[in-house]
Amino acid sequence: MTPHGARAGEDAEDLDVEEVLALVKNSNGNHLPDPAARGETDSARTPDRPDPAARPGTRHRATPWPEARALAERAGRNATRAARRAPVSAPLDTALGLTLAAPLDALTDLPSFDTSAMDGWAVCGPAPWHVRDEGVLAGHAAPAPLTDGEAVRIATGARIPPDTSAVLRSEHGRTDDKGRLYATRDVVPGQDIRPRGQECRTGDQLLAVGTLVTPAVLGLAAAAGYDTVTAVARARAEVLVLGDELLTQGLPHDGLIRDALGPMLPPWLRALGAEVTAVRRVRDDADTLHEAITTSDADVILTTGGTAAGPVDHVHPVLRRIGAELLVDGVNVRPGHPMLLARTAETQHLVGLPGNPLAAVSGLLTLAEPLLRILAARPAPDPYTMPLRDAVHGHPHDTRLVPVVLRGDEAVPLHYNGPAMLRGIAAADALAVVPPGGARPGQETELLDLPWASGGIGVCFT
Ligand SMILES: Nc1nc2c(c(=O)[nH]1)N[C@H]1C(S)=C(S)[C@@H](COP(=O)(O)OP(=O)(O)OC[C@H]3O[C@@H](n4cnc5c(N)ncnc54)[C@H](O)[C@@H]3O)O[C@H]1N2
Ligand code: MOO
Repeated sequence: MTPHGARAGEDAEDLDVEEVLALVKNSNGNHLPDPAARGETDSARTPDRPDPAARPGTRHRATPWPEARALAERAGRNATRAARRAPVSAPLDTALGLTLAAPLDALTDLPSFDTSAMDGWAVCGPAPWHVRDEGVLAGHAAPAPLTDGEAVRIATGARIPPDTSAVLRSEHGRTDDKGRLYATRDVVPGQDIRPRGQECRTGDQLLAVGTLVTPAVLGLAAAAGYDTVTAVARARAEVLVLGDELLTQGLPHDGLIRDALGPMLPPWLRALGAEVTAVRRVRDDADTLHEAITTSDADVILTTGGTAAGPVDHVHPVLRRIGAELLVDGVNVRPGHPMLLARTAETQHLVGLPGNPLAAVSGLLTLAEPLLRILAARPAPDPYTMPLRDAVHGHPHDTRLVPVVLRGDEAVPLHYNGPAMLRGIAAADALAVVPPGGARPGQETELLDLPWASGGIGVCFT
């Protein structure tokens, strides 16, 4: 039993992040093999045993795409274990997208009092009824008991007076010229009364640990008496945008281009469950990058650009300088093959996204998504496939990620899918995972949902 689990009282069932993870489905099973479960391979070393080929001056081998994702998950599990982050008590207006770290137990009966389900009259005994002068409204003082033959006007949500036999809907009653009330249809005892505790009793478990906080969960939590929920803390992510050629406003000119990643990454990272602590622009200078990385207190640093071997590609040299452990150094995926994942400190990771914008998206979904999903204790989405409408050329050895739109039962590959282009992905519903060698028309192909297209938490760009 953990220290959290051993606590007495109302916190007794709070779990730390690792325990929450154990309760959610955090792997795609065979689809994303855990290298630890299969034994290491040259191309997928574990974080505990770095790939010796990744040392300075030696050649490295890129990691197959599914294994890169599994390594990123594994990095998330190791960081979670090492950090032992305590659950947070999150006010409801900040909790959207978090994962519950304690069960949501009802703090009250719901409804918490017998309440009218309809506008009409609370009646006692058989008709006709004498109607009281003063009605009962929702949120008002406790009404006096009814006596036999008495009725009182009542609003939906108002407290039922003691000794009420039923509520008669306003459309089912009529009054005669003496003011007596009659029913125009049978009155069944208890009708249109919501009895106290109909939905739950105090202490009933409404939602289990591991539940994603959706808008509906926020509503239920509020109804059940919560001001805050106990949840897994958001991972803190910092974005370092590298590149002297980048403009933050206006038209491209004189060889300068607009920074497409600074605006794109923060909301996407939030949709993946992270808190974005800063977006910093870092000039193409190794010392500046070194300073930015070594002074960051984020759980996950994301760099953009500088992953290749050009004259100002400083990411590898700086990682070597700080003694970071390269867990993934290149992935057999197009676009984005220079992406990398490094452990910069026991509980801190760096995801190096290539600078080409669609390559950066590829790195985001290949490395950042699994890492952040584990840190957020979110379950892995169920893998799914659809047939491709058109053939897609494959890379001879690498997986390709190709933007598609979903039309009926088919995925339609989009053009403008080059590594430097966002035109395809901006119109896309998903990315198709095209295996080495390509895919023919009608071939069932795995799809990765994009946060704005899936029905789940993805819609929550909190
Ligand atoms: N000799 C080789 N050169 C390159 C290789 C290679 O294998 N051998 N790989 C290419 C591939 S593939 C990619 S992807 C890129 C990766 O490059 P970097 O991660 O080093 O990125 P940069 O060189 O800094 O930039 C590449 C490209 O992207 C533009 N960029 C960068 N940041 C942004 C941004 N925030 N918004 C918009 N565009 C951005 C940058 O201007 C460059 O055009 O390397 C290839 N080269
Ligand atoms: O891998 Mo690069 O991303 O092809 O452009």
